[in-house]
Amino acid sequence: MLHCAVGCGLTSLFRTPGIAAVAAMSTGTFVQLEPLNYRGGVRVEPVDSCGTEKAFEPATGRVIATLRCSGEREVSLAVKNAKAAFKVWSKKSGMERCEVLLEAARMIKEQKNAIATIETINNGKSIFEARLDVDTSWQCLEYYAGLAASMAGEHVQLPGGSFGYTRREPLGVCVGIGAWNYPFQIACWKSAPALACGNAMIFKPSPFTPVSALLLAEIYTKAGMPPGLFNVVQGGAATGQFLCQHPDVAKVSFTGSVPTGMKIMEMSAKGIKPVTLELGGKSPLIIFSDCDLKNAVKGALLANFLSQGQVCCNGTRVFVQKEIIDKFTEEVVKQTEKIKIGDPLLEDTRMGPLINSPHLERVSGFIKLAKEQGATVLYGGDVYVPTDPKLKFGYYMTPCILTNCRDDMTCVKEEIFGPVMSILSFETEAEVLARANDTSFGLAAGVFTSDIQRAHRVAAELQVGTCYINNYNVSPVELPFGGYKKSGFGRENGRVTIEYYTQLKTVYVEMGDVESPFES
Ligand SMILES: NC(=O)C1=CN([C@@H]2O[C@H](COP(=O)(O)OP(=O)(O)OC[C@H]3O[C@@H](n4cnc5c(N)ncnc54)[C@H](O)[C@@H]3O)[C@@H](O)[C@H]2O)C=CC1
Repeated sequence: MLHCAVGCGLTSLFRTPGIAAVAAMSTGTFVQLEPLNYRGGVRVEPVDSCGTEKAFEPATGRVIATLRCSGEREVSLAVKNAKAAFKVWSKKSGMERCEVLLEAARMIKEQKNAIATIETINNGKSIFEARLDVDTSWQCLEYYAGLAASMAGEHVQLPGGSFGYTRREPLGVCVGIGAWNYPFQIACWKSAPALACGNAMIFKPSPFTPVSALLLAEIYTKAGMPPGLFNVVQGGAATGQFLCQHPDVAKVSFTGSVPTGMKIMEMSAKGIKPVTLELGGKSPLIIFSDCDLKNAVKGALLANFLSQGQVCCNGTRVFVQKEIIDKFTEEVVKQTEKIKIGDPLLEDTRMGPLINSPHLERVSGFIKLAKEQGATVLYGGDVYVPTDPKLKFGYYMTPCILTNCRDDMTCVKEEIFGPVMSILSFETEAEVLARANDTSFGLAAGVFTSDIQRAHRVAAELQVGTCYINNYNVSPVELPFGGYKKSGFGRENGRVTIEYYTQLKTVYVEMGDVESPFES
């Protein structure tokens, strides 16, 4: 249940307002009062802690929750609970797990507006987008519910009537560590396949966005999962380390930055634990002169400005063929000017605030440096103060379009993770491919062209985990998602993810006598 305060004073608190009341909340009214850890099927305060973190409402700059970062004992308790639940859950058939996951998906659908509202309040993305995130979340649960029952091994006939078979078995207690840009969706994308495969999970959200994972935990319990199967521990790096280093954790699935991903991998290596790393990117979007310009412009906006540009797979290096660069740029600016920035809970807002004040400063710093290095700010890039007084301390900026960019500029090389599009000119396919691949990242790429052969040729040459042809940033759960190069490895979504949450056991069955060189 959601417990929150409406208004600023204690007198106006009301507990358990219900789905409809939460969905009807306005910006500046939510305060998180209940414990933010979830263990054994209930919300709990951690038994020990290693500091506190404040979570904000980016739209107003208000503190909405102060969380106690879970210490080593709390992490161990969560693991203990998860192990106990794993014993029960891993014995269930795929159809039984399917049923529970489908019920959870149904509840997410039913509570879509309330979940999206909380997500918008804590993350800052527009309610319009938050609802889409909730859709891909329940779809993910439904997808893996469907696969749960079809997980099976192989039967192999051997000489003399003997045979072997393989069993696809769960790993045990898996850890999910999430970033702040898609808090609810990341929790679902990690937990749905893990749980469908028969594992238990402990999820640690980013300390910036601690709230919505609890809604998922409560839904899972109500849908019928054993208490302890899905736990939430809150905290930052130290809590994350306790989780990764715990000897009873079988796997870590991480979404976040490259530097943290390296640390996760190091820690996991010491325990020989498999990891899935969903890391950052600096993806190219290639627009050929024979494209449908209108679609290409829409694609460029989708590739840069969803979630205030705080999207790992954003196509921020927009390569445009010389013949159409002027027309394209003019049209992109025209459409960008129309993006409505402001209160993210309003229906017509399409761009809310960035996640927090240091991040706003960081993104502004990239724009300043781009100018110093010779780029031209064609549009936006300024801190924005909405007229509504309650939004005065929010972290808004206008979406930014940079031109006159070169490949060696910082804005073109580094992940900014904000609404900043760099437009670059190119002449030939070979040239643009070389430039697009000249990066240590490899998360995604896009190509707009009407030439079907070129589209597939280019897609084959791009060193990326996902390539969009004539669209961008669409993520159907049926398709695997993940990176090449420093953008990580392992996949989320799609059938293949089953392999990342299971292990294969081979069973040999002897049907004759044992033949041995040691006995005559
Ligand atoms: N490939 C993908 O699917 C996605 C990648 N990202 C990437 O995430 C980054 C932004 O997210 P942030 O939260 O700022 O990343 P981050 O790397 O700072 O933090 C990610 C998570 O790791 C935890 N963490 C930090 N240090 C840790 C440590 N030493 N041990 C264990 N856990 C630790 C954080 O508390 C947080 O929960 C961007 O680089 C972005 O590209 C974001 C979303 C999707």
